[in-house]
Amino acid sequence: MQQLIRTAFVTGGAQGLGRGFSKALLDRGIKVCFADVQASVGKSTETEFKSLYGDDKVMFCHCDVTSVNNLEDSFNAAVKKFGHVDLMVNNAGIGDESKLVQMISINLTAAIQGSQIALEHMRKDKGGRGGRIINVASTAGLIGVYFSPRYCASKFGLVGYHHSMASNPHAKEMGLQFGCLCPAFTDTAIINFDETKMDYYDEGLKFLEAIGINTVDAVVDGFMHFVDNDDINGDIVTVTAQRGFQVKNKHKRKAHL
Ligand SMILES: NC(=O)c1ccc[n+]([C@@H]2O[C@H](COP(=O)([O-])OP(=O)(O)OC[C@H]3O[C@@H](n4cnc5c(N)ncnc54)[C@H](O)[C@@H]3O)[C@@H](O)[C@H]2O)c1
Ligand SMILES: CCCCC/C=C\C=C\[C@H](O)C/C=C\C/C=C\CCCC(=O)O
Repeated sequence: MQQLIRTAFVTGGAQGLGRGFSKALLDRGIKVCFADVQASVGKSTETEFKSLYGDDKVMFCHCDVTSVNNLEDSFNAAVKKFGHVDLMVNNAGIGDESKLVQMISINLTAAIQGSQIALEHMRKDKGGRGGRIINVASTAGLIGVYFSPRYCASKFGLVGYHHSMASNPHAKEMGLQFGCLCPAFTDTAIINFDETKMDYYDEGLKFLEAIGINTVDAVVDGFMHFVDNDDINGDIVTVTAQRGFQVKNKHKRKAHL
């Protein structure tokens, strides 16, 4: 029987998907610490959540995930307030193709660092009580997209990290499970593209119009797969406007590739 999830830490939770995940978790009675680089948006989300769920259920940390010290301090603040973190959600991300170094640093490096911080805290073999680590990648981490190659590279990297961690035969004794969420275009601020943020902007826009846009609620439904099911290790959840959410897991298949 899988351990109950009582507390969560969500990066990039001030708005968009991270806010949606945090609210869905709070609706389930799970306490949430969310971290974000946007101080005022984060504060106002915190005020709203506190009025809905109570002061003891939620906290906001102003945090730039590209600073590992900042990320560690925020995670430790959540541990201090809640006693433990059972669910780590590395969600903070950007999609601006003109910011290569920042993009890799936020979308890939910080998600790996966040996973490592959570892993050290959660691992049962070192006195922790286990937990789940969910990385938010993208369908652009599963198929190449020529108008956003740097973004794709960051998300392919994250999917590779997820597969590697989920395939660790020692994960079970550490009480850890790894999940990866891969939504296609979703109705948040990140898809407010302009010519400076994407190669072949017109073609990118046409592609987006052709495949459609997920609602945040549809992606939150896909995300909750990782909370509602016992055995999620290695699962990749895709969410597309045409097909809704689907669960894939090459680690649970008999064939290796
Ligand atoms: N919306 C989509 O189409 C879509 C599709 C697939 C995957 N995703 C991924 O979902 C995640 C959330 O994006 P979103 O769609 O909600 O966009 P969003 O822009 O609404 O939210 C991203 C959040 O991350 C925060 N953030 C950015 N840099 C940060 C940093 N250095 N430190 C801390 N916080 C930081 C932002 O302030 C913001 O609150 C991202 O990883 C994104 O790549 C989005
Ligand atoms: C790929 C362009 C990304 C630009 C960066 C900004 C926003 C990010 C949005 C999403 O993460 C990208 C989502 C999907 C793009 C890729 C492929 C979708 C294919 C879906 C399908 O097969 O139906």
